[in-house]
Formats: sequence, structure tokens, C-alpha cells
Amino acid sequence: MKLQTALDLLSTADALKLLIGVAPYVDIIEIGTPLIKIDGLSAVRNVKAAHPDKELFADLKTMDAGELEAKLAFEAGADSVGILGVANDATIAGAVKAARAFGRQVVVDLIGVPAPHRLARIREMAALGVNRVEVHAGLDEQAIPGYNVVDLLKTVEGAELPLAVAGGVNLSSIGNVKNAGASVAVVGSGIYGAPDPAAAARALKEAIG
Ligand SMILES: O=C([C@H](O)CO)[C@H](O)[C@H](O)COP(=O)(O)O
Repeated sequence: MKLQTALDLLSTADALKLLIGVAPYVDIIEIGTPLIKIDGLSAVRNVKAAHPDKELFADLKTMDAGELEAKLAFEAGADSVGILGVANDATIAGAVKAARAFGRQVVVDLIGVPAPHRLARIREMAALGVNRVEVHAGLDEQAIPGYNVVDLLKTVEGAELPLAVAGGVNLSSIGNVKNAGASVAVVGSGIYGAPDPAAAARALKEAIG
């Protein structure tokens, strides 16, 4: 299982600073949606230039214009882009078309897809040529009392595509994510919000072996 650090930070400078200690322990660097909204695709360009050996995921959360948005991110250096699973199939197909043209990947984020519909939506994503799906409880959903990663994982048991898991994953829940057979554990606040982000990343990497 790969470890992905989600950089939901407010400047590229902060992201580059954090990565000095964190990058050695992670497989995938995610440029978070807030950072893309603040700094645009220059965040993708600058982080890729500093870490060319790492897979770079641009969390675009694209809802429309899939081919165009994916193409722009690939031109900036992204290896994979995040497209919303609630978008129209045509948007997802457009992103897949761009990914094939560049030899890159599309990750479909299932945020907002109701739990009972997730497995069927994953099957549709497989048919459209998507590379990976991400089951995702966003920051607002995580704040609802009673939320936990184990319940989130149950909603995608038997998924037919490689799975990324995001939603407050931390040292106490990353074992559940691995045992569920996930391909990627996405960790945002569990790394950037830790008192020592590099130590947190190292502990997470050691926990998954
Ligand atoms: O995608 C994310 C969220 O929607 C804000 O952009 C986060 O990167 C993702 O949830 C991972 O962060 P944590 O939940 O804090 O681990």
C-alpha cells in the first residue's frame, strides 16, 4: 500500500517546506484542492520540479470540463488527477481521454456519492477506464459526530478498482485501511497537522511496512 500526503496548505512555500522532512516517507504527493485554488497549477509545477521522483496527484475535484482540466494539470506536471464521481460520465470520459494522451492516470473521488451507490459507481468507473477510485469522507463529513474510517471502508468492500482511502486517516486507523486491501492511504491533517510532520509520516510508513 502506498502512502499519499495531502497538502491542504495555504501556500506552495509552506508545502515545499513541509516536504523537506516528509517526502522521504511518502510515495505520492497530493497538491490539495485549497492549495490549487490559492496558487493555481503553479503549485503543481513547483512541487513537481522539487520532487520529480514522486508521483504527483493534483486534487482538482473536477466537476465539468474533464478533458480540459486534466490536460492543464498534466501539462503542469501532474501524474494523476482527481475527478469527482458525481460528475457526468462525459466529464470522466474526457479526463480519461486526456490521461491516455499523456500516459497519466485518473483517480475518481467518490465524495458525495451516497454509500449504497458506491459499488455500482465504481463498476461504471472501471468501464470508463478510470485507474483508481478514492473513497472519501471530506473534512466536513469527518466533523459529524460518530464518523469513523472503519464504517467508510465497509461501504466499498469488494470494489473492482484499486482503492485510495481518505478521511482523517491517521496512525490508529491506517492499519484498517491496509487490511481492507487499499492501494493508497491518503493522509492530510494526520501529517501536516502533526507537531512533527516528518515523524508522523515516518511512523505511518513504518506502520504499513
Ligand atoms: O481532499 C481532501 C479534502 O476534501 C480537503 O481538500 C483532503 O485532502 C483529504 O480529506 C485528506 O485529508 P485528511 O482527511 O485531513 O486526512
